[in-house]
Amino acid sequence: MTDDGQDTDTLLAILSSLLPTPQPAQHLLLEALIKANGDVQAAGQAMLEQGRLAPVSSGKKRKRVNGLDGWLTQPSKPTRARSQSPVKQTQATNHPATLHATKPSSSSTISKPFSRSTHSSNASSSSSKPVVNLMDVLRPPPPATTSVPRPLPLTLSNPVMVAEHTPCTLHPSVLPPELACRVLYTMLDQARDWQRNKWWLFDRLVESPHRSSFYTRSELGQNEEVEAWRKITRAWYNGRESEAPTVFPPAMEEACKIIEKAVNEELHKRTRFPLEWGGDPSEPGGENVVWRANFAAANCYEGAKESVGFHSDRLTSIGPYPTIASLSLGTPRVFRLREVIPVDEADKRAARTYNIPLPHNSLLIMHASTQERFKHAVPPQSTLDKFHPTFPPPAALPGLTFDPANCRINITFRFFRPDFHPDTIPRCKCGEMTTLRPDMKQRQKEQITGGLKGKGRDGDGDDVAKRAGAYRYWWCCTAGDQNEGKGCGYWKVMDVKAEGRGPFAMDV
Ligand SMILES: O=C(O)CCC(=O)C(=O)O
Ligand SMILES: [Fe+2]
Repeated sequence: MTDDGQDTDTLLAILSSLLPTPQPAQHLLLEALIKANGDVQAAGQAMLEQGRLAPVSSGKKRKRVNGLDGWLTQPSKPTRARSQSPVKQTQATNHPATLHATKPSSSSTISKPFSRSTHSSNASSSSSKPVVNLMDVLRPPPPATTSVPRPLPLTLSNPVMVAEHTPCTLHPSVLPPELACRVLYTMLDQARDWQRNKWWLFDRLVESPHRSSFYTRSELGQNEEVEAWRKITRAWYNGRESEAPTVFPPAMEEACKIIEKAVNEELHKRTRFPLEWGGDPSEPGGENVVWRANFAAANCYEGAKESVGFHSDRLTSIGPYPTIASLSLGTPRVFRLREVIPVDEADKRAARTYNIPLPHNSLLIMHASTQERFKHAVPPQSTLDKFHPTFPPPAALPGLTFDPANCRINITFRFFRPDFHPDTIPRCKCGEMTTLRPDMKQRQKEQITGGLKGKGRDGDGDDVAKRAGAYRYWWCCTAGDQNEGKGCGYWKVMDVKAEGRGPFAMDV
């Protein structure tokens, strides 16, 4: 079983671990990686040669780390099923992700054409390369060589523990039971049209080991609005052309109202971070509403092996310090969180892995700073608890494609900020919308606070202010995700004042 799902950030982390301190900024690492076509060692060598790094201080040995080959499996020899558990075997015949590891692009799922992208060469149109399941391409990282021992993983089995150790809150049984089942059935029915995201990881075309889709809260009005949402979903699918998102089905709308209430109640118990949205997103007449869901990403995980690797959610449309409300329905799965330790603390403490079991009808609110400080994942499991719904499927939904007994539906409700409208997002030299990312590895000197009111503590009992130092954010080119790994390397620091963003929760 893979403990660590990987993404570009992981490759950056490998490069970073090859280099001496003080470390170059993230964008320089990214730029070097792109120039070196993803060869971590070549990128590191180039950086040393260009003198972008301070010389290694005398007597300080650089860590030896496996090259890229040690991390990626060979294309011709995809990783074999990691487990021969009964679940894996029964899935093998109908699990496209498994088939893709060995079959060329004529296999069933990828024969579904995507529509055109602006790139002449992209994931949708170009390659004869096979699409491989991300989890089959990446190996778990070698054991940490740091002198700081990694604490044992901790299971956070109740809301008190979740609030004590993370910037999240857990709300069991959030919806009336009948509504929870109705939303589950509605989404399982719709999931037949959901897709697996595909993108280039350097020279490999990989696909997400689960299906997803997007929803907007209200009917899309004018053409401009449809176009804006289309841009957003296109960015979400790594530049792949896609339909504008679907409007929330009625059951989802009903659930969303309850979830919004739960989120706002929780937000009133917390102090806000300065860069949080400071406008009033409420409907006219709504009182005490600081957060509103106007968009949702939905995921379907079939069986025990479908998963999502470690990542933090892109901030492009939701802005810094977002609140994301994540509803789980169906089969329980473990949600995993791990803090990204800033480079200047790496010799003092190691990140702990937190496992949060998410049962049917539970809401996990990822509060402000979760995306900046932590990465999250839903790892593959070797076993699965079958889900027994307490209500039967509505008569209107005969013949569900996915079996409620072994599927998990996840809906993340989000607030897309007006001040991060797609038309305001910087474009890179490829002509694509850039992606907003926090510089997770390097917190700034100035200290800002936020978190649970009155407690002043958060995340393993440390002081909030100490942990939540201000971040710098980058607008980065991610066009390479759809362009055989070749982006333009564009980046710039987000400057909220110059870009006219806000209003914010506090003066910045
Ligand atoms: O399924 C989950 O709980 C997490 C989904 C997720 O991380 C995402 O959609 O970004
Ligand atoms: Fe996520």
